[in-house]
Amino acid sequence: MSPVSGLGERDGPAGRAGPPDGGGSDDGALLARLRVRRASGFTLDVTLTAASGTTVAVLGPNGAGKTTLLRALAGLQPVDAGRISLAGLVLDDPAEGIFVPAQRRTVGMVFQDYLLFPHLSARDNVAFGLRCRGVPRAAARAAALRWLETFGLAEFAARRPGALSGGQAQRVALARALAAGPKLLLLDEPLAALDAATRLAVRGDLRRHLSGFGGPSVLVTHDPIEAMVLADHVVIIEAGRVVQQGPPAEVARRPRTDYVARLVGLNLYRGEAEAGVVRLPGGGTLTVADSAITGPVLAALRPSAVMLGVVEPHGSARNTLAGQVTGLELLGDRARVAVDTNPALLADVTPAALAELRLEPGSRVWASFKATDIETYPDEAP
Ligand SMILES: Nc1ncnc2c1ncn2[C@@H]1O[C@H](COP(=O)(O)OP(=O)(O)OP(=O)(O)O)[C@@H](O)[C@H]1O
Repeated sequence: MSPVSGLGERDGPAGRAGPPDGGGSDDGALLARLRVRRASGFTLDVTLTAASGTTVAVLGPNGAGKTTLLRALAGLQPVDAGRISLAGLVLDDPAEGIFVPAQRRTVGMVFQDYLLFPHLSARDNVAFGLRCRGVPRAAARAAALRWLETFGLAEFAARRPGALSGGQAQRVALARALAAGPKLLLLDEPLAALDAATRLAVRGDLRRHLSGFGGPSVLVTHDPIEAMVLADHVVIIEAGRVVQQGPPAEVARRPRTDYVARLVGLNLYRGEAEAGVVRLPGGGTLTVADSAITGPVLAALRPSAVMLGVVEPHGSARNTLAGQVTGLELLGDRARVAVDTNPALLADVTPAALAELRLEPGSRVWASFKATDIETYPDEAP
């Protein structure tokens, strides 16, 4: 099943208290089509599905509606319209008068700040979810210890959250969420509070645990790398709507909005294609390799595919543009140069090339790139 699809045709008849959702071969899937209006006037209107054993990453700029989506899935925010079902049970469907409250949703949550109880040990934090589900204290504590062992945290079982590192606390939070046997896992920026080195280690760990978790997971993140590494499917939300979705590699290769292009680090242009030339609204043109594509297109270009020089190039590159450097930024082992060519572009050069060309804001440069380095695809609605 496609992790994100139109749900209308999947909706079945609903009873009153968590009836079967009416179809689908994936018994554990999350199917959500929802509209939530906030008092501020903001409306979230999205369809999202996640198959069992898959992770869907939700990315979007500040205020796009990511947290609102997670809160609706968790049962912390009733939807105004639509339906949420999980593992065949309807959790929220206002038209049918169904709303299963958060504490009855078998949903595990891991938040950025972990929300561990500061006065409880790591073990009692993990046992807490089980106790809430009615598991007797001794059994809950024994199970909690097994979960901590799974996460390599047995030696920290007696420690309170204040005496754990960020990475350890994150693992305890994940163990607590999984120990309660959830049918859905919701993760809200789970690695954001960690320093870069810890994040890398915990990300690997998280990936292992997510793939071991049999149910669907929904991960909200600002970090495209986190999404690319952890998710099977990426959903991008802007202003309360899904603007793009697909496998991570596809989203990275063919961004559909300026936000997504910035996220994945590509130059993105919108124009009209005809006979291998894309005409842009600002008057510029791009020569592309695909001469068959016509009509509204998007054209994506990697900054690393752009060559910069101070004299006009006479090589084989089909696109040659003159302009001035407007900005410089050092990104690890390369420098990202902004140039006000028509169209404007970002080019990546090595620090050595930057020094050799003596580039600085205001420098006049030639930018060149091959037609084959431009990925051209139809500009269609998501
Ligand atoms: N309690 C609330 N009452 C009214 N409006 C709210 C409330 N919470 C959020 N909003 C509004 O809903 C919109 C979406 O907010 P939300 O927190 O879901 O976005 P987000 O994508 O999670 O953003 P961020 O990345 O900044 O966390 C914003 O315009 C926000 O101002």
